[in-house]
Amino acid sequence: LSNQKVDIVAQQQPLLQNACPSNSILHNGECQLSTYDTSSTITLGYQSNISHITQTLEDSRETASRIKDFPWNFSPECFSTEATEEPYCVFSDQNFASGRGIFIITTKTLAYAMLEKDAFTRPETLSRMNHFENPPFYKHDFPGKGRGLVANKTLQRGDQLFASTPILITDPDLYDLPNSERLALMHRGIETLPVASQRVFWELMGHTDDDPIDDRINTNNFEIAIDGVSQSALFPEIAMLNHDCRPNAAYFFDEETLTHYIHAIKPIYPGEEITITYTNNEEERSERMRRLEKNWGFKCACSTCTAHPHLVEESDARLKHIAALQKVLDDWTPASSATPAVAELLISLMQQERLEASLSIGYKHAAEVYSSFGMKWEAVKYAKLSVELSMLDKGWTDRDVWEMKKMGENPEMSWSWQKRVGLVAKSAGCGCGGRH
Ligand SMILES: C[S@@+](CC[C@H](N)C(=O)[O-])C[C@H]1O[C@@H](n2cnc3c(N)ncnc32)[C@H](O)[C@@H]1O
Repeated sequence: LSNQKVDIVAQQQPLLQNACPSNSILHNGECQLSTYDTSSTITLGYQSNISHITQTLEDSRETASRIKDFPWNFSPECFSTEATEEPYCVFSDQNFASGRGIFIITTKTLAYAMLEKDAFTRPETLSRMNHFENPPFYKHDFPGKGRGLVANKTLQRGDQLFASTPILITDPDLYDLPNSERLALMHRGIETLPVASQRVFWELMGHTDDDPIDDRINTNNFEIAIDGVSQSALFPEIAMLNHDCRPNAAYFFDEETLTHYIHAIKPIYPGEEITITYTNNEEERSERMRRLEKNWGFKCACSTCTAHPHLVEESDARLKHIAALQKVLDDWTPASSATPAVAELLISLMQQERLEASLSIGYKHAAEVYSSFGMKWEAVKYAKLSVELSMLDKGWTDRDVWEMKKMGENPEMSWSWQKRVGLVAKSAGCGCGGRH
């Protein structure tokens, strides 16, 4: 779907010309931020809560330009405390992703590790990313939800909706710094972004009265992992997607290209809202609702959250059952009661619950349990089903995908092959008698 491109930036311009955010000014038809002055004081109306940055933006650009082969466009501003092993700094590259730009607030060690990724070392790997023209959806205002994205054509499972690079990455450990210093780094980061990226940033929605930059980042960011370290990343176009506990799209982050992918995971018809999940949908309704309200400030009104109490009770019971069955299937001790019938029940419950993305795990359990009873073709069938869905929900470089690909090719070579033969074949409901 590389030619189905999305131009959210273009759609946003008319809006901006009518009303610039209060902390920016209209200049040459564009909203431009006035977040610093020449005496290097941040002037966002929150300045009493924000620490001073040592250099003006222009001085910092000038300093960076004088250092030979310096990978950043501004000399990094840093803060540290006794609690931090290394200072936290803001590193900014305005040329990243063909001029979309990025800033990263983390330690020097982690920032320079990110510089080793293909996204920086082989910019050509980003040629398929950030194409926002002719999207298969349009933006729509939903009462009580704000903006969301609605399909304008039929989408099939596997259709790509976004492949975007972040405009900012922040380290969750930044909270080790005093708030005023953490905010100072984030404000400086926003100032360093190219104007077009600042503009899409200010278009984002917040949900609290807190600092406007902090609020927008917290409302819209995604948790990602780079080299096993958790980070937060912001993909402003993707942030237009609203939550549903039974979403029709899934996402994953590719570490090498620093790209967030969104794909349809079931057919989506014209006029239908495209949704992702913000939370763990295998949790019961009350817990999902609590998390969504706490972290994003809304009362979930999706169909599973607003169903009749009798239906909610049944759904919660299924979710409990799903959790219990996964425990059984994860048990590889000789006492395990895992059988193919248990995996078939797990899959059936996930389908009843419309947990499309979770099914990749259900299929993986099934592939492994069939393999463990030496039932080759059933193992192959479920391994292939798992690969298809996992690639959309976890990404093509994920370990589970790799394992299931191998299983799909040759179950006899997998670690689980015939592991349970003779162990529980006698147990009721095995569904595998006489096959091995
Ligand atoms: C990442 S933004 C999503 C885009 C947002 N609707 C907008 O207009 O920019 C997250 C915010 O959207 C709103 N939101 C997302 N999903 C929602 C839902 N299912 N019900 C109500 N509000 C929702 C909440 O205010 C949440 O804090």
